[in-house]
Amino acid sequence: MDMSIEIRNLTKNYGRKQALWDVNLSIPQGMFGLLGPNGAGKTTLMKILTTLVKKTKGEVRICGEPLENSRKIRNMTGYLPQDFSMYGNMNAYEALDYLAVLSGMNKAERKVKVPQMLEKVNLLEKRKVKVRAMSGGMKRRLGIAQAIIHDPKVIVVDEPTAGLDPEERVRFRNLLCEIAKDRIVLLSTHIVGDIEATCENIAILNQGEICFQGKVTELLSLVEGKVYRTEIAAADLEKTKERYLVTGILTTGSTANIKIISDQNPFLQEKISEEKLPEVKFSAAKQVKPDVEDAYMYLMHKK
Ligand SMILES: Nc1ncnc2c1ncn2[C@@H]1O[C@H](COP(=O)(O)OP(=O)(O)OP(=O)(O)O)[C@@H](O)[C@H]1O
Repeated sequence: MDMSIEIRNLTKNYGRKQALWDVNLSIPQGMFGLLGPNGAGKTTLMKILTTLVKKTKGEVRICGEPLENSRKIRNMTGYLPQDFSMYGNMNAYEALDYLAVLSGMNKAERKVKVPQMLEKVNLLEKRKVKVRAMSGGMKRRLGIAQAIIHDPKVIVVDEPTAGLDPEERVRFRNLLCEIAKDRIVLLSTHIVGDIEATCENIAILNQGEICFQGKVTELLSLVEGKVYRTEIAAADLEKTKERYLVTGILTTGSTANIKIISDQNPFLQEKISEEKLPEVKFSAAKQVKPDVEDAYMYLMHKK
């Protein structure tokens, strides 16, 4: 069984607005992270994959099946909606049962599947809780139950951790990882931490184009040896930001401890260029290990 999503030369225009431009992506089984700033085209890409939006050009195959066979694609994919407010008056069991009706399940199937799914997402004990009384995390888990009830091979999750507290966020990520053991879970987010913690393979989308695709370790290697930590006078912060990509700032009194990305050691560089540039006094800059946020900022800045 071909467990992958293959996207070739995918372009999407909304009228004159180009939302995706010549996107090529191979998404293997497991958790795949799609990272990008607001407006990059993530939602558009996810909606195309779930047949909610039509592509303009290009070819997409999900587990070997072309997107044009929309009935098959819909059976194969599950989409996690952000909003359950319209089911506020129903409890968890009723809402899931209702959604299962909409996805075409008969009564006998639902009787087995609904409790099974609630159990899987740890909501069985809370089945009588009304949707409107649920926390953000509970609603997301109900969303997952709904997305996997017809046992799809692909689950598409758009910005799932927005509005969750840290504990709920971790719990929800763990649930996604569990689900991804024998499926493709495509997770779109602008929160770098979501990707770092869970996805081995990722792509970065910016202004409708893929600017990186590969393993998290490969992304990190783009900035290996380029990330420095140093101290400057807090008053020099603005000047420094004009000349360096600053990815972290911790100000204590009149001193700022900063993290910067630079192709050369900024300490040496300052010495060499002292005469030409306004002076910023760096204490010795120490090279540090890059994190995903550094690499992401580096790529965005390059663009
Ligand atoms: N129906 C539409 N009509 C016109 N333009 C649209 C439509 N939907 C999206 N766009 C535009 O296409 C671009 C990509 O939007 P999209 O929602 O896919 O981005 P995104 O990465 O999901 O961003 P966000 O995280 O803000 O949702 C944006 O510039 C957006 O304004």
